Amino acid sequence: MDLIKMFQLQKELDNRIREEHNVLGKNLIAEKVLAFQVELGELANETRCFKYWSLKQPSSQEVILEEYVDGFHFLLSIGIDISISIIKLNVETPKNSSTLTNQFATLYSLSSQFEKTKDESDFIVLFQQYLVLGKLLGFTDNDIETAYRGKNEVNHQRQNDGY
Ligand SMILES: O=c1ccn([C@H]2C[C@H](O)[C@@H](COP(=O)(O)O)O2)c(=O)[nH]1
Repeated sequence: MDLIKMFQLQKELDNRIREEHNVLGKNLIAEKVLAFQVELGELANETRCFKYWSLKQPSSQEVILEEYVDGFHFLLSIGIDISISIIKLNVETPKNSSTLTNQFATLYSLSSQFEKTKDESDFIVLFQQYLVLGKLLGFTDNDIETAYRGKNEVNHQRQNDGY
């Protein structure tokens, strides 16, 4: 996964959104962490991993991947705002045999922890555990990068259309 390129694309999108929505220079970490948590809920809903009361099948991998990369946008965006050094993120995804439900719970907890401290080290753990979630969902680095780029373009188009 070319994280350098993805951070660059995210920066271009974020700068554009900040300018067009008059929030240049505003601290948006709280909004972005909440947006990440909302995306996490949407993603969990599409997987239906916690719906022990239902027989309905999860959404397609395509739909699940699209939700996953929405969350990825907000994580990259937060990383930019705290000036994360990419070199510290570009490590092997840790091995994990967690269930999907446990991994979602871990990510809610880690994102709340990061929101409190705004520490680089807390962000790195959160980012790595989001990569673990991607693996648990069955996505390759290539799947994630391709879908991220596609959704980044959609987000630009939405701004063109006055979203
Ligand atoms: O500063 C921002 C704000 C939003 N988004 C992107 C991330 C998601 O892909 C999408 C979420 O938009 P909604 O569909 O939730 O409105 O917007 C950014 O990349 N940067």
